[in-house]
Amino acid sequence: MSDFPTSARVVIIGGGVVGVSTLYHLAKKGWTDCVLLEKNELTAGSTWHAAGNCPSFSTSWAVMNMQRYSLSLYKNLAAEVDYPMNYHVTGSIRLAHSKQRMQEFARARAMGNYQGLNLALMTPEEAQAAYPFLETHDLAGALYDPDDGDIDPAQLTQALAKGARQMGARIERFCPATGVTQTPDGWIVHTDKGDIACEKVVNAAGYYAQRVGEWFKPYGGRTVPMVTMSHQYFLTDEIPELAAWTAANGRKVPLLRDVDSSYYLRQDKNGLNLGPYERNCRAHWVTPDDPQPDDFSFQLYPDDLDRLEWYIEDAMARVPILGTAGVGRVINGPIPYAPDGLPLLGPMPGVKNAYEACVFTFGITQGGGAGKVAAEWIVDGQPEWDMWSCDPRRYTDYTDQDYCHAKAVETYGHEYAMHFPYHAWPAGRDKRLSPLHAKIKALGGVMGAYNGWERANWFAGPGDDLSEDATQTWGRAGPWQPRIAAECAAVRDHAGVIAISGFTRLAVTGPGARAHVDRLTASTLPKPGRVGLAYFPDDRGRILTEMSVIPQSDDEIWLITASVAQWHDRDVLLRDLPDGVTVHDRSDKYECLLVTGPKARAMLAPLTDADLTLPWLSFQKAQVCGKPCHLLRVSFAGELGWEVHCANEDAAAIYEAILGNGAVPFGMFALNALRIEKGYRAWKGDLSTDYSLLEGGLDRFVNFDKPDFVGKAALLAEKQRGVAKRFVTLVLDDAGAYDAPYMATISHDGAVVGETTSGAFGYRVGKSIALGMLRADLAVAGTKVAIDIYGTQVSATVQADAPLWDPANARIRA
Ligand SMILES: NCCCC(=O)O
Repeated sequence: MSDFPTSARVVIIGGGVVGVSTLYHLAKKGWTDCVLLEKNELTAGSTWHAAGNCPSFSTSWAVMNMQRYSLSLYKNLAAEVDYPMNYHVTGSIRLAHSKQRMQEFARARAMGNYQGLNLALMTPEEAQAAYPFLETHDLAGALYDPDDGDIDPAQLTQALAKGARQMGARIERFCPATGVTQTPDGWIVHTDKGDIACEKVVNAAGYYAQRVGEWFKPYGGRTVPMVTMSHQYFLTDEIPELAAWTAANGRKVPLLRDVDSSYYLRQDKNGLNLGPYERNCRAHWVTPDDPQPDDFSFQLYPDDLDRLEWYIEDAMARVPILGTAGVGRVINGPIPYAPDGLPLLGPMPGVKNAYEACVFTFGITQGGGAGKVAAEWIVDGQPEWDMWSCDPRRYTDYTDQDYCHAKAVETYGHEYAMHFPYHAWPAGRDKRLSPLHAKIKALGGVMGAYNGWERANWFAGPGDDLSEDATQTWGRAGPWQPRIAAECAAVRDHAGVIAISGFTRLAVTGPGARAHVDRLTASTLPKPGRVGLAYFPDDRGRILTEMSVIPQSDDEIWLITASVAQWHDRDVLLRDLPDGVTVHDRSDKYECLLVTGPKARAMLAPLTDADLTLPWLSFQKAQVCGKPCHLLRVSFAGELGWEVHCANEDAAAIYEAILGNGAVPFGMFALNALRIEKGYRAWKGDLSTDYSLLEGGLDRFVNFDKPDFVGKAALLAEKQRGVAKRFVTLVLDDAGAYDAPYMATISHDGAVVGETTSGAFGYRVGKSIALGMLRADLAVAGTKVAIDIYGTQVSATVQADAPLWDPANARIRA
């Protein structure tokens, strides 16, 4: 009798390192009744040919967390499961050619040190002492990561598989999944060996994730946003000098990354392994003449070293011994890329009880942490850390194949690029254009993409340098700065108008709609005719999201939320949805114009029959320019203002009329500067699941008198014991040239006591402001702290618990 499993709690499709790590971590959490299906042998996709590097470095807090966890897991895994592995912790040196790169390193060092990693900055001389074959004359410095190294990817996967099996989980090799069927209880996963009924299913199919994803389309799924890139590295023959050094020192040289030239160079036995991320890179399987084979197990693409010529020469100049050896083996293998190069890890968009753990470009160093995160999503419904940067729902339905291809090529070619705060990457643009797009561009709009929607970041004037070079700075420099200052001044003294295209608009309808939303939020829902800001906790009381709520009746609740939160917040509202209640997404049908500033009333009055004396947080339906609109008296800019929501087709006439009445167009950069002065939080910076509502200073939005809401018990318990951290507004004592970035560490008496969650210059108050989280006992007005801003300790002062701008809300109520 066959012992092929017919049921399991979870079926994982794909036996690369991430799928196997997910199985291992599920078993660790006690979910041992799980099955992994692999069409060939474990590792047959991208894992087997991965370079195996293990950096902890990332400029993303969440990704660094994941990688840090992986490395700590790998250190003990061999002993834990009794599976010896080739794992060499050699340390790594990341080279900087510029001051900006050193600033990036300094920020990562601070983040890393905060996470317990021993990242350290190096002078060129220190780098050369650690790596004697290195040419350093043109370097600004380096970053040392002592935990970096290399691991054998196949052995790592087998070790995780052994551990999972030891705990009782099952792996079915040479058993391709062939499809899925949704059932009332979960799923049936089909294979040629039989069907497996399961509660939950995971797409961990690597570069086949898009194919597997198609099976979920009948159940609400979408095309997985990804493209497969070819990544080449080659191994040299033995280098006698390297062999002699290794013998004399009893260790390998550190892994080297020349990130400004875009390659890694690692010692492999007594030769070197050079892996460039070349600009002239190549995607595969994107055109009809290059179809993806049904089975590419353990296969590679033909060598194409010509593409790497520039990088090979550059590396030979940097480490001259490289030029003394012949090329041995070339590995040119498929690596899946999401548009931003980060994985898809979390709930499968639109599909219940299904998850994605796929499209990893750095799967070896992320695999351990990814398995932990995937298992937490599956078992607990939420990961320990906020993982939005990797959440599949960050990509909604604008991500067609052209977009994915263009972005993957851009991202791969800039794998190690610095991500400057005022730079908008050019590939994959113009996916969603508002009816005002041409007009905004004609006015000088310099655009950025928000959930695929093009919005003006700022408005350029004649002679402004719009080249990419101008944006290569972490600082408050560049032509946009005086323009943002002028836009903010116009909003402060007069009135401005901004098109917030692509705002997410959701409606919950049906008998009991209000009660349903009420149970999901900690906040008090307003009455019809009013607008309320509502905060939605998870079960731990942590901040899932914030939405504006506009009840129409007990059976119809409208919600407006951030553009990029579209699919995330839809899921928030779908939780425990009662029979008869439905969630509708109406985002595409409307445009939103925020008209704000002390003259906003005067700008709108001639155009509308609305009652503009209705108070702050009022809602009304009215005509603007003879067109039906919804007017919300709110302003994220912190001035008198109305959001005018109109049908797309009416937006151009209304925008023209508002401009015609003298409103000044302003952009998203100005809006960010304006909101921070009011202490208004931004989603996934200031508002994240790394913090509870009480830590986030949102106490006044938590109504403990409500009989029940998600997270109430956790918040009550936290209230009783007191918060460990507390949200604060900080002002830099000397504004200098740099605003605080996300996750800059905050110190007091030499110890790290918190972190920033956003920073910007507030032009109305003339100060550089940071929002952040501070140890609760220090979160009192007047406390002096130091913020590590790109490597400089900048003195800052904790502000009183009130907005810096218009603390009495007199202007918004005017
Ligand atoms: N497998 C990609 C590794 C890249 C890096 O080590 O930077």
